[in-house]
This record gives sequence, structure tokens and C-alpha cells, in this order.
Amino acid sequence: MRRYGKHTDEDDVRVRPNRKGNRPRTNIRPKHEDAAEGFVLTVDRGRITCLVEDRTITAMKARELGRKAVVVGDRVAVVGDLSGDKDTLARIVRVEERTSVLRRTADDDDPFERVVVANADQLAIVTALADPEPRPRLIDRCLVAAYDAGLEPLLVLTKSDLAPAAPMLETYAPLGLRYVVTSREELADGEAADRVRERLSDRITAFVGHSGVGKTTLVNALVPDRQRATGRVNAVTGRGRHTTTSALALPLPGSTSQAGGSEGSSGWVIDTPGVRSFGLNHIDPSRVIHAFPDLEPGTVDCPRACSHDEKDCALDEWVAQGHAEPARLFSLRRLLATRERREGD
Ligand SMILES: Nc1nc2c(ncn2[C@@H]2O[C@H](COP(=O)(O)OP(=O)(O)OP(=O)(O)O)[C@@H](O)[C@H]2O)c(=O)[nH]1
Ligand SMILES: [Zn+2]
Repeated sequence: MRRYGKHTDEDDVRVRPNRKGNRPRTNIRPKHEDAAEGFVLTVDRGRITCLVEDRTITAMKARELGRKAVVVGDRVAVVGDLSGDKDTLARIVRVEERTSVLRRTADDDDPFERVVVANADQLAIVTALADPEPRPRLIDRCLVAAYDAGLEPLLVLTKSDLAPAAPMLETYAPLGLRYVVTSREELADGEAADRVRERLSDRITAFVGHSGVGKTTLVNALVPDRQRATGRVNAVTGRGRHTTTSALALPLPGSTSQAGGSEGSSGWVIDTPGVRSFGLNHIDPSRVIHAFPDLEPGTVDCPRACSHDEKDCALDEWVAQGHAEPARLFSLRRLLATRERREGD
């Protein structure tokens, strides 16, 4: 079988355009019952860094896993040398069933969508209110990907010192999205991190956002010892800094202001430098409408198999009657079109 060499850090599972459900199946049967449990922090050219108890270890895929990829967020069974000592290498013998998968889109030289983050339960969509300008099309793509994967979206609007958040919040209000707004000042005094952190506790949150929106600034504020966390990873991978395009899982420091100053991680931030865009090809168009609860009831009067972008679509009337904002219908239609890639995605 052909391998798709460049992307060995990602999932080799082939995704068929939606049959039923979208979870890649695993054929791997439980064995190695005595293996330790690991949590994958990052993957770098086949070297998998995982957390086993409180140790960061390096592992490789066992042969028996075949083409099954191991990705950030995976829960795995690990055997071999689990000391985490320098130059030791453990083996991953099993990937536990994933509760969710985020895929990146296929691209020209790689026709398959691949899993980039497993087991996240929240998708933080980081968008600047200005500089760079918000990109609603991108936000909508992220929303669809989140809903489809079963992740709860969290809209993080940064740079409110440069532009007001109200217009964006108004636009997305019909979706009932959870959101946080941050500014430069609030970043400096810790308010921004506190507010975002509240939404992250006890969850695995994948952070996405295009270049310049302030994602790195925010993640650094959330995980002040990121240096230490990545330092530990680097000590294991032997690289100077985190250079891979793989996502990176960072432990969220436990809240010290609440719950009696509990220590330790109370959630994970998954930074995703490499996720350029989400794969939406596998999404059934009829499921896209679920991301628009303000519009969905209006589709009952649509013709059969309505594309929601045709003359007889009932949604125009629905909007004309004032049940939803025209911007949302526009957005939905744009969304349905986002399954076909366009320049700038
Ligand atoms: N005015 C203002 N600037 C901000 C804010 N947050 C971040 N920035 C600035 O925005 C620029 C981009 O921030 P980054 O954190 O590097 O953005 P990023 O999304 O990680 O972008 P890449 O590193 O390119 O992926 C930096 O100059 C930050 O100082 C904010 O709340 N307000
Ligand atoms: Zn319709």
C-alpha cells in the first residue's frame, strides 16, 4: 500500500465521505493488559511524546498498530521502558477508542483528511476583533467542524482594545455560542487568562486561530510554565524548540484561587499550530444545518432534498418573517459552500 510520506504524524485512516457517523473505527483488540496508560502530548516524525503518570516519555508505534496513527490527545497503552530517562524508548501497543476527532482538510498533494487532535471536548476558536480583521467564513468552518466532531465551540474574541466586540457577538448571538472577550490590558493584568481559564477547567480544549490573532499570546498566558512544559517535551525529543507542525498538549495549571487551592492540572490546552483548516468534505450537508438552530426550524417548508441555496428554499421566507437574521442565512449558505475549498481557506 502506498504511504503518504509527508504526513506520517497524522492519521492514515482513510475517511470516506460520510457513510454514517464519522468516527474512524479501530480494529485493534485489547491486549497487553498490563500496559501503562499514556496521554499523547505531541508527535514529531514518528516520535510520540506521552505523559505516563507524571513522567514524560518518548515512544514509538508498535508494529502491530500498522497504519493506525497516534495523534495528540490520544489515550494509549504503553509498554517497555517507561522511566522517561534519556535515550529510552517505549512502545505504544494500543490506541484507546477516541471520543472525538478533529481532522484537518485534505490538500492538493494529500487527498485524505487526517485526524490531528483526538479526544478534545471543546474547540476554542480564537479570532481578533481587528488586526487582522475577523474572518466569518473561517469561524463558520470552525463551527461546523466543531459541531460535527461533537466539540463544544468557545469563541475567543481578542484585541477588544482595538475594536468593539458587540457586532461580532450580535452576529453570533442566534447560535447561543459561549464566548470570551479579551484585550491587551486584560492580558497584562491576568484578567484575560482568568476569564478564559474558567471555561477550560476539566476539559480538553483545542485552540485554533489563524496567524496573528493572538493565540500564542493567550496560550502563554494560560500556561505560564509553557516554557517548562515544552522544555520537558524538548528534553525528550532532543530538539531545541517545538518545531513540528503537530499539535501540542499543555497542562492547564490547577486553579489556586478556588476549590481550596487545588494543585495539579485541571484541564488541557491543545495548541494547534499546524491546523490550517478543517476537513469538511466528510460532513453531510444536512448536518450543517444543526449548527444553525435559529434557522433549522425554517427548513420544514423546504422542498425535498433542498440545498438551502435554491429558489424554493423556505429559509428566505423564514428570514423575511423575522425569525432569524439575514446574516445567519447568508452565513449558512456560505457555510454549505465552504465544503468546497476556496482560496484563503
Ligand atoms: N492590541 C492587541 N494586540 C494583541 C492582543 N493579543 C495579542 N496581540 C498582539 O498580536 C500579535 C500577534 O499575537 P500572537 O500571539 O503572536 O498571534 P498568533 O495568533 O499566535 O499568531 P502566530 O504566532 O502568527 O500564529 C502580537 O504582536 C501580540 O502582541 C490584544 O489583546 N490586543
Ligand atoms: Zn432550504
